[in-house]
Amino acid sequence: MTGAASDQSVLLDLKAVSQTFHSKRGALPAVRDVSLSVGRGEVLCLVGESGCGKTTTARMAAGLAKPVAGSVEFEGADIWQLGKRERVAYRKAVQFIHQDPYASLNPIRTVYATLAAPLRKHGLAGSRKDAWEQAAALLARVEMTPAANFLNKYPHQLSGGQRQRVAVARALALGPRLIVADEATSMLDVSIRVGVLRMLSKLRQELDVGFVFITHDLAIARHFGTGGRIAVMYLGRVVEHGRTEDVIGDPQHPYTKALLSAVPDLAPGPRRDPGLRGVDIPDLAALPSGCTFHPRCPLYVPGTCDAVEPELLEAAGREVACHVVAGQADAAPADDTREKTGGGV
Ligand SMILES: Nc1ncnc2c1ncn2[C@@H]1O[C@H](COP(=O)(O)OP(=O)(O)OP(=O)(O)O)[C@@H](O)[C@H]1O
Repeated sequence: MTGAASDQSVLLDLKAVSQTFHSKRGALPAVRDVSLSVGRGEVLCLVGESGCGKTTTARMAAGLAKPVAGSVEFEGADIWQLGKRERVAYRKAVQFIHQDPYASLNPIRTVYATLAAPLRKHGLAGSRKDAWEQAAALLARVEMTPAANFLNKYPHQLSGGQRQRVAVARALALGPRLIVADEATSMLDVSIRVGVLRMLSKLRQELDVGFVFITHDLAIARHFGTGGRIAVMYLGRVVEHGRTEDVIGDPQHPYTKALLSAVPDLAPGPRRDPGLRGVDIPDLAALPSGCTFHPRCPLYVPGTCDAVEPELLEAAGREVACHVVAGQADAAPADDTREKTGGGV
């Protein structure tokens, strides 16, 4: 089953979670009925265009927001039903890394103070000397050596890449079993991004930490998610979910295909027009009927795709939410259904 965390012991289990925000425009169903899991040491990448619900899902996965429906389990326990002591243990076990390290680090705390705070708070460091040595060891983990050069520095004295490494070191301080990283490298320059990604991949292997890794960049998902799984989100739902190699190498959902066609590195050869019928992403406050991708979909079958919302079903060794791919509707000849052609995602 591709929807579950294979044979590894399950760390995180999102069970049919939904999140709805309320705005002047009405209810915004940002995430609907998403079920995903992550095993020990496993990586799950969440990808999709801006606004598809990645961050909202990540925040629920990390216990930062409560779903309006469904449940979030960590190591078999519903995280919103935990007693005080279990909640402290959960907080240590699951760490969140933000997109913007500058905003997430306290500007008036040195690197040492930033790293010592969680160690002290959870009774993991007694003396200052002990805290200093542990902070230095954490910096070594994120390849910031010699540590003495950094421990007394403030965030504004570090580069963007160094700041994100400190944020990662802080996330590691309490020995997490799951890290939820939300666009953790998207604000870094390309050359620095590669180094931070490599460091995160190494940590994942060395420490056996599970990752929920959010990125809008499929090339990054392919790199970081090697050996793991990818879930592609569209308008709050998962539309394709399977092994990274399968989803990137042989995408099935027309939306995944369109996303990939926009990344030259992942779609070698002449650039192919994904044949989308429309370029605009529908408004969450007024979702299209049936499959929410149908107004843009090149495989659109009138009467089916605009009437019934497809479920995530097993197809070609992964899960896909598409009537046509799942064999429940025949694709109409493309020209019959197109209102307009071309356009990327
Ligand atoms: N607190 C909020 N109040 C109202 N709407 C929200 C709130 N948070 C998110 N949304 C809306 O929910 C939808 C999903 O947002 P989310 O941030 O999860 O998407 P995303 O895929 O992470 O996008 P991005 O990459 O741009 O952050 C968007 O339409 C967003 O505007």
